[in-house]
Amino acid sequence: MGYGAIMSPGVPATGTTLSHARFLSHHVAAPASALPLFTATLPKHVLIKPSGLRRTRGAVLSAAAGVGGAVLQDAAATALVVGGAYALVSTFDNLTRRNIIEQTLSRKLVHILSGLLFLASWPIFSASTGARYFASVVPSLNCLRLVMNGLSLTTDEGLIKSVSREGKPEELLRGPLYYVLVLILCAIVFWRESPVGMISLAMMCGGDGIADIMGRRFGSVKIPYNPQKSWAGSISMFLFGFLVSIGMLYYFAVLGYIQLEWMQTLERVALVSFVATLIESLPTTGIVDDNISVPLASMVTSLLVFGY
Ligand SMILES: C/C(=C\COP(=O)(O)O)CCC[C@H](C)CCC[C@H](C)CCCC(C)C
Ligand SMILES: Nc1ccn([C@@H]2O[C@H](COP(=O)(O)OP(=O)(O)O)[C@@H](O)[C@H]2O)c(=O)n1
Repeated sequence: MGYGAIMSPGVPATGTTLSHARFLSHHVAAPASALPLFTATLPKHVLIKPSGLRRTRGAVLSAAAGVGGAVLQDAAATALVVGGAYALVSTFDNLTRRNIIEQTLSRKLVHILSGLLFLASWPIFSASTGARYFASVVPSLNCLRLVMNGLSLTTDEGLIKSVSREGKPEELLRGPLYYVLVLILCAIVFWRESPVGMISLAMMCGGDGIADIMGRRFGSVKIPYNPQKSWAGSISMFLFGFLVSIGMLYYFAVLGYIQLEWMQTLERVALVSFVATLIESLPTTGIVDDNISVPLASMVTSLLVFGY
């Protein structure tokens, strides 16, 4: 289905919508001057009587205006969120440079806020089927930024300081890069119709992010099978990941994108949060980054319990 299919949020495409969209995707935007040529190419059985031609012309022109409006809305939303991403990173870079917050905390706050604010921005994109691709441009541009700086092809000191542990450019090619790749995956594959992407980002950004912050500060009692992780960090991840997931699901449900039976949803999200927390607590010995294992575990568990 081309960009021309205008889908209302929260309203699954109907047969009429699809057939209308399919007609438009084959015939849309024939400029008025081309209409006589346009009708000459139509098979006889669908040739439109003059009276019907005016109706169809109106439908085609209004649909083209709709498609154009959706593209403009998505382009504007993309520009706004790209600007927000730059502003977020540079804000925390300034706070770190002025020693208002320490670098480790700054990085974790960027970790928590980037993905959750990106997720929260999804409703400003249009209802068209192409909107998710516009939204994915934001993490894609940041992916390029991370690769260019990680390979030292460019040097954005603010970015490197804000998202690396030790200020080494090559660090950008691991955790941060996996992080934005997960954002792209969730935007394109799950988007606003499925709870899976929402929960996975809530666990990767909110859950895993808070585990580090709480674990470093209050993590004196270590987990028996992994002395690098603590009960404080894991319990914080479970609770905060659960709460942020429910919050995000409620946000998208109130806006009409998803409909959930909430008692069942609470149980399901608790299970997803438990599995993701358990996976995060395992000794990974640096082989598998948390920004891969946590969202992956969340996606698989969410798909199993929600089914879509
Ligand atoms: C610090 C980050 C990942 C490191 O993870 P870890 O090693 O601590 O586990 C996050 C990297 C963020 C990235 C550079 C910027 C992503 C921006 C996002 C796509 C869009 C945000 C838009 C919003 C409106 C601020
Ligand atoms: N479940 C957890 C997770 C992290 N942490 C603490 O947070 C630090 C960083 O955790 P991490 O290596 O998972 O950090 P990232 O890979 O998420 O950046 C750990 O070295 C622990 O001090 C914890 O105590 N318990």
